[in-house]
Amino acid sequence: MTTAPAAPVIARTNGPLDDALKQLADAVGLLNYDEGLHHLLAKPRREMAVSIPLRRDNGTIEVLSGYRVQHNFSRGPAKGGLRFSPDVSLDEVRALAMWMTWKCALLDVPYGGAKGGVTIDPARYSSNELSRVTRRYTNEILPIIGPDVDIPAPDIGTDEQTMAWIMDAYSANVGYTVPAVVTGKPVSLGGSLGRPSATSRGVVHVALAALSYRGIAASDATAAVQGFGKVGAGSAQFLAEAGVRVVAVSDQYGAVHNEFGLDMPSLHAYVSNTGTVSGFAGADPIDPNELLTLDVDLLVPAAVESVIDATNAHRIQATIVVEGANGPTTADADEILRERGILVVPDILANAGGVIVSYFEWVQGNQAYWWTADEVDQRLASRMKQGWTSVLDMAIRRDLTLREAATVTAVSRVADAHLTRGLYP
Ligand SMILES: NC(=O)C1=CN([C@@H]2O[C@H](COP(=O)(O)OP(=O)(O)OC[C@H]3O[C@@H](n4cnc5c(N)ncnc54)[C@H](OP(=O)(O)O)[C@@H]3O)[C@@H](O)[C@H]2O)C=CC1
Ligand SMILES: O=C(O)CCC(=O)C(=O)O
Repeated sequence: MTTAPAAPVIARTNGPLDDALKQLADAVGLLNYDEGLHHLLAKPRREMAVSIPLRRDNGTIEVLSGYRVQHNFSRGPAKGGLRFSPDVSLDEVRALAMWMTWKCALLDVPYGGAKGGVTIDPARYSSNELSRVTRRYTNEILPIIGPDVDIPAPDIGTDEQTMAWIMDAYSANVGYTVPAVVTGKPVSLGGSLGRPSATSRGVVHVALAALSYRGIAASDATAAVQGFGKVGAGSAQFLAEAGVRVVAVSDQYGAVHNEFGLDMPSLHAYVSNTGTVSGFAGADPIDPNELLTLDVDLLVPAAVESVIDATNAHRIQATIVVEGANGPTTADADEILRERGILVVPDILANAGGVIVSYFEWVQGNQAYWWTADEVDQRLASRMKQGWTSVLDMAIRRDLTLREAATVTAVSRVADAHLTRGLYP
């Protein structure tokens, strides 16, 4: 495509945005793109930072910060989740938006990438307060979202109720009901069957494919899962249903371990009563950091970014890491895992099930025709397996890591769209 030398690579990384930029720089180098195209792909196309005043139930006023970053829309409307977390920052949202662009391109979902965030710990706020925050945030970002512009979905700390509030606030503003402005909404409002479980089902499809590639039968395999939210809990459950012995899980409050395998129905029942895995009687408590370095076949980080870093990557004992979370492995750690021969199935492939079924939801809504849960699950399985096979084939053919193969494929699709449309600066 171009003949300029490979782009310079950032040597050390500091936070998810640097990790995302390093991954892009590596792909740009492998694709031999010039600096102009590199910068075009590195910069978000549009970002919005907003203040969200909130009157608390007790009458006091707080002002929260909110962001929506649209990294790219060359292949279609921007798409990506909305995160409610006290740790949200603009740079984090930029990284997450860039990963969404690559994820949609890799799985050939006709979207660009976006992400949103609000600096709030949802556990400390009432449902009424969260409704007011969500509606005010929606009103603030209204000019840049819409079913053909940018379509939010759930992420950390948000769920289908949050999506229902966004849809209602957006619809009230434009004067008619617009279900397609969000995905991951309740089925009663036009959501898709299978969306709540889609990300974790997708994680397990590629995890089982990776085990098979490494010659490990699911029934002989052990796994540890970090995070027990929408992605982690489902991943643990579907792994167990596939015959994998899930020996450890964790959440913000702690981690539990049982070398004979956790009893999933009892664990799920315990968590729905208590809100945490901590204290589960069918297991022993362990240090949450220890979960990452357990001697298991499969490690599924499904919580937050940068949990596998240069300080613990040397001690990871898993044969395979399947990134349920976005950005759980820092660039430094990625290099260490590669040197140690640990297979890393990258986030933009491993957790793509969510956006795939979000796309199915959008398609079903646009056609006003809904599929059965089996249809959704089968189409999801087929796309995930196809994604895995094409990434693995390229990695083997070109002697790349799975992350390099996935990122190169995605970046080249986005770059092709730019160049074909004539959007080159
Ligand atoms: N939801 C989706 O469809 C998709 C999500 N993802 C990614 O998956 C990851 C998890 O998202 P999701 O499951 O939706 O979010 P949730 O909010 O549903 O769950 C997050 C989980 O992570 C736990 N957690 C937070 N911090 C830590 C920590 N330091 N150590 C261990 N556990 C921790 C939380 O604990 P606690 O329960 O105690 O709060 C919770 O169990 C994120 O990276 C997200 O971007 C990717 C693709 C799609
Ligand atoms: O379903 C979506 O649109 C996006 C999900 C998401 O935020 C992600 O894949 O990280």
